[in-house]
Amino acid sequence: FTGQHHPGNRRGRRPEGKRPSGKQPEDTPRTSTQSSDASHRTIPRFIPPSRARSSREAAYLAVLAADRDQAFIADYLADWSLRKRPSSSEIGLATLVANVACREAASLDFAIEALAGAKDGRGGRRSVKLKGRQRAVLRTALAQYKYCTRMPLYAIVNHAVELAKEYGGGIAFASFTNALLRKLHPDPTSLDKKASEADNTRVHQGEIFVHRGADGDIRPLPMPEGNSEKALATRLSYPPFLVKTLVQEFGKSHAISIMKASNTFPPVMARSRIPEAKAPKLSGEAIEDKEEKGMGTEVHSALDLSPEMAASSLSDSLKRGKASWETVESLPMALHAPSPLPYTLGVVHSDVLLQLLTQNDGWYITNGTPAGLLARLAQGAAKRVLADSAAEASRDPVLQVLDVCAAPGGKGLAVWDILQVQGRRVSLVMNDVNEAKKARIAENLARFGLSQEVQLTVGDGASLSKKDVANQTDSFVGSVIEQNGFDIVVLDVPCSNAGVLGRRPEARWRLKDGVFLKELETTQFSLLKHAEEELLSKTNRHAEIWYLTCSVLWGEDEGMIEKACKELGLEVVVDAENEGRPLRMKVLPGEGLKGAFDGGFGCALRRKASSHM
Ligand SMILES: C[S@@+](CC[C@H](N)C(=O)[O-])C[C@H]1O[C@@H](n2cnc3c(N)ncnc32)[C@H](O)[C@@H]1O
Repeated sequence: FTGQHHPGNRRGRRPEGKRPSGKQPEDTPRTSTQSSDASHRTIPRFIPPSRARSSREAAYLAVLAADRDQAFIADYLADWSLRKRPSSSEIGLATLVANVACREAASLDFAIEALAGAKDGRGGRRSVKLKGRQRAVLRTALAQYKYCTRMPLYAIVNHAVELAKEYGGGIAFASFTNALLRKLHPDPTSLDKKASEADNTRVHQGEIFVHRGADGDIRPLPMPEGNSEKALATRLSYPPFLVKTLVQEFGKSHAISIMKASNTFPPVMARSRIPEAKAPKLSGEAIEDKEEKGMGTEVHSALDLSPEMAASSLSDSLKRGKASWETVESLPMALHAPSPLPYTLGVVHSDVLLQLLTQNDGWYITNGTPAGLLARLAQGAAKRVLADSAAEASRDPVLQVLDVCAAPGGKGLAVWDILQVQGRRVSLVMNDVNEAKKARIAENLARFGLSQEVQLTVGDGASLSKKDVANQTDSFVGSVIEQNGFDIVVLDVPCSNAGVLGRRPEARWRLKDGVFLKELETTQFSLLKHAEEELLSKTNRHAEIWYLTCSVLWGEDEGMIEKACKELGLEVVVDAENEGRPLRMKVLPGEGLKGAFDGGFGCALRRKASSHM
């Protein structure tokens, strides 16, 4: 097997907004006459989700598509579930396996090397050379072994061997796969029980065992120990550049907490526009019945929890699996939202409930951190932003709001709801650079019954003019905007996603050096510059830009704000109603409810008072 591979080596970037292109020029469509084990057979570059015949094959193909930078795992699996209509536990299984195989690529590769145990002839270890599609077979199998402990080893091996034959190059690689995976101990769960009975600990779940024969010498594969950046990059599975950046910015101990938290899959949340709305009640039995007793719950518990937590609280998580809904009452500490959210936000623990809610127009799937950041920025905003205009104009002023990077619409919808309760009329325009994404926003507006209220535009936020907006909106709104610009410009900018790595397993591998970050920062700054120069109202000196990221990195967050203040004549808004605190908040992954919130950053900016003189 040739061509050594490190996670991220070949990963480039897919430009924002560009959907996977499907077949690439070098695609060779497979025909029924082609032998499935012919090692010379060319594997199509993009294999469509409809090809997957099982959830594990879907997981494998999603990992492959992400590795080849053709699709995000979530998009690929969403496409698969639309086409194939799998059951909720099949979706859960595919999601778990694909996420882990992608996220833990570096530590799984280390395990593959150790299991292969290839010697270099001088007493050292030779690295195994595998093609990307071969490595994906092994990573997918090891992900199942680590987290799907009720799945028998023989089933994992058989399936991996099938994939190896079909996609990995044929018989030779299939034999290699079989031999390598057979070195695993067949039943780590029984060892778990013995270990926990013996010394009252559960150390083994989530680790990979080697079966060393009849002498009883069975132990986990060793992982690099210690907290050197190199060891952390392998053990916690991050690109060395990202480890270094996090350690520089947060110090080692915080960086480790962030990396561990980002190795969990944050719980899915949903929100309803109605305060204190009640999600449909499901009994634990109903969930178990529908989610195929055992399997669904196990997958669910693993999705909810980090490997460490999963290891220590399996029985607890089984109980949690039965609680289908949990209203979120407390937001992460950094947010201190002074009043309750004007809508219901909750954690969805059950796939059955999730399906019910996604079919229900009143509910929207979201995550908690942006909702909290926005609640904080928007608290008292109408009063702040309309401070003078309200006094000057006899008419009831309308708050003109533009969401520049709006698709699929979560933050724009939250902004609408939060501002609505402040007793002002709001006119909201939601824009995105990507024409295709306009339909997604429209769909989400329809779910919330807001199709008539909110206007949609398409344009590049770094060059969109007020006239462009006016041309795409109704004539009344258009003329006001063309004349005055916007009172609030929301900039939820494209970013590295360094705060949501648990949700976006492929995002970390795009941060293998500083090049991508620099490009993002350039885009972010040009969006800020254009918002200040063109979109933000020049007649309202209290007009604000709300800058948001899903990142925790300084250059995209505080550093960007510093630059905007220095070069664009902006300043951070202070919240007079909240002890004059600057409206600039950061949430780190793992800080929130049950250690599960995503990371993110939000800041309100306005023109410096002196610039109005
Ligand atoms: C972080 S996502 C926005 C998420 C959205 N605000 C929400 O809460 O659902 C970034 C969005 O910005 C859009 N985008 C990227 N570059 C843009 C640009 N130059 N102008 C406008 N939109 C842009 C992308 O298409 C993507 O939908």
